[in-house]
Amino acid sequence: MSSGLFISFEGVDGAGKTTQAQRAHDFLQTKGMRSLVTREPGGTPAGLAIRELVLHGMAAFPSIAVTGGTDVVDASDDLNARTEALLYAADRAEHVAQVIEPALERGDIVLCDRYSDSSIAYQSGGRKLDQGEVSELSRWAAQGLKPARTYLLDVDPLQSHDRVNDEPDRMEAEGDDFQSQVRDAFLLLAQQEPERFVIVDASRPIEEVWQTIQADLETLTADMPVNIAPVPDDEELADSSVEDESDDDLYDDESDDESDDEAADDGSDDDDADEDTDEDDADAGLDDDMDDAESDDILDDNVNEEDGGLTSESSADAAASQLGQGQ
Ligand SMILES: Nc1ncnc2c1ncn2[C@@H]1O[C@H](COP(=O)(O)OP(=O)(O)O)[C@@H](O)[C@H]1O
Ligand SMILES: Cc1cn([C@H]2C[C@H](O)[C@@H](COP(=O)(O)OP(=O)(O)O)O2)c(=O)[nH]c1=O
Repeated sequence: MSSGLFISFEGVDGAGKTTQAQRAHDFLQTKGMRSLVTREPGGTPAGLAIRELVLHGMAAFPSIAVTGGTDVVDASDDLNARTEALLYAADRAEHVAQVIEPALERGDIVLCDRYSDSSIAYQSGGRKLDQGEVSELSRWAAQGLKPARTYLLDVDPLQSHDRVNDEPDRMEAEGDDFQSQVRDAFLLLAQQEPERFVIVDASRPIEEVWQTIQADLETLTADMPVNIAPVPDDEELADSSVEDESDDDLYDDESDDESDDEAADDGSDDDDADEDTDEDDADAGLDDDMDDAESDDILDDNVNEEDGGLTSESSADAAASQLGQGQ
């Protein structure tokens, strides 16, 4: 039986899932608890390839000649809804087996940006596939693994849409009705499993949303072991730099040497940065799968790639080069 804790973040696009998952990760680090931020689709090398396909369709693979039987299938034809559901399920199967389960086995706290509830909300709520079938497909892919806690960041999609300036992907390009059906489906799921879900009003500012999540996370992780050296949070760093300054002031009174100030500040900053990196690498012990830094890189890479546009020929190449990096 695994000793970790599995937490997911759900909600419509732009609700703030990525922002809050990262906040949770930073918070847990300050408590000395090892956590891993990951996401669906795209939490594994194979998942990145699937992500390209589900978010951009065949436009992601312009070099592939598309033929079907005697008829040529137009590459601009959209994916069938069942194909889409299977692709998200395949991404999840790989993600659970390669990343989530091993991390939970190690006793880590897994912070997952989207999981099974997204399949039900989008493929059933949005695409109108049978909810029982989508749910069973996801359960099978995930070998029954469910989060212990799901934060549903609930916000009107019209509001969250304004937060995202990127070129819309396949899913984001669906109309307002689709997005509001997805939101309703999430809310229904949350009502059905109140012990797992915490519904968070995500229309509020980032800090307020985080306060709600933090309060719950404190309780949820109260019995989790401290397994890394606590990383100082921003406040502690600010406090220590105030102490540094006052020390420096005293020092200045005696020597009035500005270069000492700079040397002291630079030294402490570098030390902190080095400590963080070393701890992540050594303590997380995720090198065999995907460590935090790699996971963040993948997130960053994808965001950047999406910034570059959906139909550019570089899309599949970029994915291929990411796969190379991920292995
Ligand atoms: N509560 C919030 N209020 C205003 N802007 C937010 C809020 N949460 C996130 N954002 C901003 O909205 C954008 C999308 O946030 P992100 O966390 O990536 O959402 P998601 O992962 O749900 O798509 C980012 O620019 C982020 O800084
Ligand atoms: C995990 C999952 C995601 N999706 C959709 C939701 C998103 O529109 C898209 C993932 O895009 P992504 O950019 O990761 O989402 P966000 O902008 O919210 O961070 O895939 C599904 O339709 N089904 C699923 O099972």
